[in-house]
Amino acid sequence: MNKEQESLLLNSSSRFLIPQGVKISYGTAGFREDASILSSTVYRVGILAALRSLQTQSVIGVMITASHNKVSDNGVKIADPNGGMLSQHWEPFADAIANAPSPQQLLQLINEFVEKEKIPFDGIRPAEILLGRDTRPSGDALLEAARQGVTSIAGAVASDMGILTTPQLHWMVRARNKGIKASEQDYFDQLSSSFRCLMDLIPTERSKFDGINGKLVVDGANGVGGAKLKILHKLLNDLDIEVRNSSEDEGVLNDGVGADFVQKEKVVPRGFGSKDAGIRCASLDGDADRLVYFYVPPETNAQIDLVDGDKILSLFALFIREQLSFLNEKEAIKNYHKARLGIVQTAYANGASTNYLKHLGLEVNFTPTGVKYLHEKAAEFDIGIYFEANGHGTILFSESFIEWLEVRSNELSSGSKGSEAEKAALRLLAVSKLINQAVGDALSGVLLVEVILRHMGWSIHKWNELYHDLPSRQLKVKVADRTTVVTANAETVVVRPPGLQEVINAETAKYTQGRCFVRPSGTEDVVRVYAEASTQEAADTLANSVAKLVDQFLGCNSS
Ligand SMILES: CC(=O)N[C@H]1[C@@H](OP(=O)(O)O)O[C@H](CO)[C@@H](O)[C@@H]1O
Ligand SMILES: [Mg+2]
Repeated sequence: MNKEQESLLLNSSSRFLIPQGVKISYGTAGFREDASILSSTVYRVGILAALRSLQTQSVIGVMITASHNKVSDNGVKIADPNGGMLSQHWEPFADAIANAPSPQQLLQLINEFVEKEKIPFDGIRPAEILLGRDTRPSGDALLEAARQGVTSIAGAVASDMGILTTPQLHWMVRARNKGIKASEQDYFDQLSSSFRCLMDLIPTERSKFDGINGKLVVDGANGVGGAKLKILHKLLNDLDIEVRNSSEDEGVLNDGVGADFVQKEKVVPRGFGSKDAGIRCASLDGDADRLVYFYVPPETNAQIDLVDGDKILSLFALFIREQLSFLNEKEAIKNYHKARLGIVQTAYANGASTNYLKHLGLEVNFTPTGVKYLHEKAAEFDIGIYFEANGHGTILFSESFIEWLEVRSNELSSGSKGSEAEKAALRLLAVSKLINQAVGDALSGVLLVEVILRHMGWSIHKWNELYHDLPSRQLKVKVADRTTVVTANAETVVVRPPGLQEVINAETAKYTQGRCFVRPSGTEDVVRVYAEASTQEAADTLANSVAKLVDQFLGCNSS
């Protein structure tokens, strides 16, 4: 690094001193904290993004959001060249520079890292960073901090993309690096045109959606997703969508609203109630990368029937499987290409969903919690579908399978036009454009659910009947040091402290259909306990007993 660059960095970093006594770490979803202490962190992430852009010679994204956290929090995460999460290999460096106590130590760390990673740091090569933020009031100032971080690396350019959903920014980064049109309007155009294409391919006998089945009411978590969905909706004639709890309304972000609240509490979000009984409803989270559906059963006040990420996954899997079977009928003769379809879940997936998917003959894989793990696994298949129970997920198509599909759909359209196989190929191609290939996206997810329900001719009730969730309970236990819990086998088995897994096994064995695991959270200072059993009472008792065991082993009061 030359002297000019060094003084540029020293100068600008002295304007972003880190708060005393705060240690921050790049967790499951980037850095997240109270917004008031984040400006130095975001500034430094700006530097990190510029270095990543130099190293990969690609456009990198910086998203300022704290998703479903309360409005006074904020956070920052990096989108890598393919639109996915920052390479895990860089996370320790992110931690190190975020916590460097002084500008001099920051400079030293950067110098060491540049050397170790052989980052071409000559001030000549261009670096470009796309910056986006959600609707939080602290977002504007933090975006400026990120911009200053980026521009403290000579030659790096920051482009402010404005207020966006997290998946929109990831989509833009991916599109830019593929050399395709990447504006927000391009995003809306791609989603709306592929949605229309899927609507046009619905079998005519199934296309009648009537009355209550027609309308969808969406809870926008008082965040960015509601406003964006309204824009998207204007491009779609065929959907009857009402958006509530949009950022343009009065309510507070994530306060008694949103996918996280709805999934955890299983009650209606604000603005919903018995008047909505039977109507198909959906909830987005604060940055619109999670989606769950629900309906209000008749004669209840606040309780809902939740249609969670596992059921969205099952619906997608059924649809994709159907299209593959149409394609494969003919393929036995010509150009045979048997697509490998893989499902990826975490241990939090309801056991009934896993059984259901396995009964369909599908390959189900498990990874640790966190989208970066699920995404990585799903990318190993021709078509990989991943979802967390909380509604974060997407469908990935391999490049080679897309190429094969394109060739095949051309052949089919010249040979057997209008055949089921041709339609199936066109549907799969449309799904690959509708569903966000970079990261889980509640907006594209809503559109895909809506079109598949029409394709199947199903109400939300029919969909919910695919299988019945096993009763489950999730608890949090505060412990002295959660890092003393070490797990294996996709977090289903405790390896340390010794003896804990044995007592969990002994407890679980007492319950019919009992399943229970514990793991340290990656986003909160707690150990999470998850239990399933044949009745709600049994699931509750199992979770409580295991929470007590965790407390005994790790010594602190449970909550
Ligand atoms: C049980 C659960 O819902 N865990 C969430 C939560 O992670 P934890 O590591 O469990 O705190 O936040 C993650 C980031 O948003 C999300 O990916 C994950 O699914
Ligand atoms: Mg989110």
